[in-house]
Amino acid sequence: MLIDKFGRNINYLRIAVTDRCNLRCNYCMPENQHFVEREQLLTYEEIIRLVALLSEHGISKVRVTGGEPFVRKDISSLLKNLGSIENIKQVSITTNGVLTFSHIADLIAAGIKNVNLSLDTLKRDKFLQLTHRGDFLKVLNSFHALLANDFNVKLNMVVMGSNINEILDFVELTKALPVSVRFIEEMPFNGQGHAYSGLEWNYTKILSHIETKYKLYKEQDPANAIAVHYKPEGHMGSIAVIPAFSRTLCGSCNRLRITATGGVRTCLYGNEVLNVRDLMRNGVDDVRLLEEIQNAVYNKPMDGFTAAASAKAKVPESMSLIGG
Ligand SMILES: Nc1nc2c(ncn2[C@@H]2O[C@H](COP(=O)(O)OP(=O)(O)OP(=O)(O)O)[C@@H](O)[C@H]2O)c(=O)[nH]1
Ligand SMILES: C[S@@+](CC[C@H](N)C(=O)[O-])C[C@H]1O[C@@H](n2cnc3c(N)ncnc32)[C@H](O)[C@@H]1O
Ligand code: SF4
Ligand code: SF4
Repeated sequence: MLIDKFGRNINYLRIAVTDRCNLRCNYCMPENQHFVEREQLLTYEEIIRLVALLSEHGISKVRVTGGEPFVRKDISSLLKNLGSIENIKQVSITTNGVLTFSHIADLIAAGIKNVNLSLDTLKRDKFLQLTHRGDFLKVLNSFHALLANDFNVKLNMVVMGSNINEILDFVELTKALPVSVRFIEEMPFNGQGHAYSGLEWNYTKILSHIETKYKLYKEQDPANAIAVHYKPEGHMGSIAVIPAFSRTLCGSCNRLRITATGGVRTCLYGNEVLNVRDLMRNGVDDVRLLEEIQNAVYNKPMDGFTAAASAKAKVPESMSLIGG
């Protein structure tokens, strides 16, 4: 088992498979983002070795993220191999939707049912402003194709100054579509080289705003959720808010992160505490590899504030290497 010193059972692994991306979301990465060399990325063999090992010690859910997972070559083979690891009960993916449409058959073949799609606006011109790319229609296409193929789709919308006037439109989307829209507090991982300007809309403000138009019923939150879930009255879908910056749900955190370059992060807000790529490339055996990871997990910070306080001062990183 992977247990930390506060007794939290870590069973959810998030793996960033690349730091590269075909969008440039304002809150995540600048236009001139520097990407790591291909050789620095974990190979698929290394990823499979890690997941297979950790699956024997409590990891049962894996999320593939990035950067944009679908820009990495032959991602379908990785997804399929992850899905066939015996103790992995769920493989999920977080994607920006630009290339997802053409991979739907691969997702089905890999047994993936849960797709989280990031979309911060329902307007084509605004999409261009927010992402610096004009792929809005491709994302919409992917969204509808995923729903048509019965995927469980969650839409991730990062709430920032420029899209607050669309919060209610996103709630409206849940009226006739079986989708969960999640409103996310913006976090300081923008890779912009300037400090984070601060959170304007926290989860309570987002909820109060939604309640000006919709009657919300509290839904039961799944175990270890980092979101608070609600059902708007009469809607087919549901909504949730993710207090990603307020960090109110750390007490039940079950997450472990591996960055695209093999860094182990036991909290999103903390530093890399171990590098498993380097260990593996130096010939570590599974027993020692597991011990190192267990030790890192044991010392997982109590919450995102403790983690941030002890993290080295640095220019805000881009979320793309960490995977969100
Ligand atoms: N503070 C904080 N934010 C997180 C954590 N996990 C995910 N997020 C943020 O929540 C947003 C949605 O993340 P996703 O990649 O869709 O993953 P998820 O919320 O774990 O997805 P589910 O498994 O469907 O619940 C992103 O902005 C993440 O950065 C976490 O452990 N702590
Ligand atoms: C880093 S992205 C990687 C996967 C994929 N490229 C995508 O956008 O879905 C994972 C999630 O992190 C979120 N994210 C990125 N930067 C963020 C920030 N500064 N604050 C809050 N969420 C952020 C994105 O909106 C996305 O939902
Ligand atoms: S949030 Fe996702 S889509 Fe946007 S720049 Fe970051 S990695 Fe790319
Ligand atoms: S901030 Fe850190 S401890 Fe809190 S939920 Fe996120 S990863 Fe877990």
